[in-house]
Amino acid sequence: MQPLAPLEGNPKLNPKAGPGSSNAAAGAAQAGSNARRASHSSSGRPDPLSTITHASASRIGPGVIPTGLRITPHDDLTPEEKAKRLAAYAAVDEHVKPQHKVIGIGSGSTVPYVVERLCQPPHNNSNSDRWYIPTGFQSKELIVKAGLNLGDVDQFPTIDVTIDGADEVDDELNAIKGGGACQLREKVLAEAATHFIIVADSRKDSKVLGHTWKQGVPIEVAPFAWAKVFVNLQKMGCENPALRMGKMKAGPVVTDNGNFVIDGVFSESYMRDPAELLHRIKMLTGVLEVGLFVGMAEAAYFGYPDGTVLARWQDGRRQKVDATKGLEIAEQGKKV
Ligand SMILES: O=C(CO)[C@H](O)[C@H](O)COP(=O)(O)O
Repeated sequence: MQPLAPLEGNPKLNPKAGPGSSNAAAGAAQAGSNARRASHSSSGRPDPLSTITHASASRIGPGVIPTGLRITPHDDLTPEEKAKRLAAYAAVDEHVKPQHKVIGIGSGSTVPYVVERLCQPPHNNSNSDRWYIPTGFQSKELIVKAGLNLGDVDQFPTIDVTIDGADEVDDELNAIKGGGACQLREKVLAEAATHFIIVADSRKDSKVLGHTWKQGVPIEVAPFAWAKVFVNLQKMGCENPALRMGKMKAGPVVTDNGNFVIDGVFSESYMRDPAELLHRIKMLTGVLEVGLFVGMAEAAYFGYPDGTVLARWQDGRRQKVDATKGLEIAEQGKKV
C-alpha cells in the first residue's frame, strides 16, 4: 500500500505529476478533498495556508449548501412542541442582543426552535458577524444547515450567551442534562458563557431533581474505565447504574467525544444536594463529566401547553413572558 501523496503530488494541483507518475493515483484520491480548498501561490505551488479552512466554510457531507430551516406552521405542532417553540422564542428574544457576537447552541429537541428564532427578524440582522458554537453533532448540523457562521469553543473560549435544553430543572435552577449524551460539551459551553439560559417545556419544571427524570444522572466515562466507575457508583449507593446502550447499534452509546455514558439513579437525599452529588461523582477516576448543572443557569424558560411561558430566575423571581413575537412567521410555515 502506497502512503497518500503529499499535497504537491496531486496531479490536479501539480502539472508535473502526470498520469504515469507514482504520485498520480494517490494524488487523484486526494483531489476530492483538496481541490475545493487548495489555491495556488504565484509560483504555481499550493499555498499551504489555503488548506486551513475558515470555520464558517465548514460543511457536513451533502449539506454543503445551507438548506435553510423549514418552519413548521405553529398550528401543525403538538401542544408539547408548541410549548418548546414558545419557550425557545421567549429566551432568544429576552437574552440575545445585537451586541452578542458568540452564541452557544445546545442539543435536544427544543434547541431547533432557538436556531429558528435566531434566523428570523430582528435577530438575523446580526448574524453575518456572529459566531455560533455547537454542543455536538446535532447542533453543528443545525448551525450549518441554517447557513450560520460555525465556530468552536477553542476559538471562542468566552461565549456571550448559551441557550440549551434540559431534562429536569429544580427550584434553584439546578438541572439534569445529558439525555442526548452531550453533557460534556454542553457543560463546557454553559461554563464558557456569560449568560447560560435553559429552554424547556413545562414537563421539565420540577422542585427536586429526580422527581420527573427517572432515567438517572448521565455520567460520561472513559470507555476503558466504565466497569470500574460502574462499581464505584454502586458503592456510593447508586441504584442500578446502567451503561447506556445504542438503539439500532450493537453495544453502548458512544458520545461525540468517543466516550460511554452511565445513567445512575440516586436516592432523593442525594438529589436534594446536587452540588455534593456532582462533586462525589466527578471525583471518581474515569468520570469525564456529570450531567448535573449546579448553579449555572441564570434563567430557565418553560413553555406551557396553554401557550404561556414561565421564566424562572436564579434569584427566585418568576415571570410570565410574552412569547408570541416570532409567531407571525412561524404561523405562515415559512422557510428562513
Ligand atoms: O441535555 C441534553 C442533551 O444531552 C438536552 O438538552 C436534554 O436532553 C433536553 O432535550 P429536549 O429538548 O429534547 O427535551
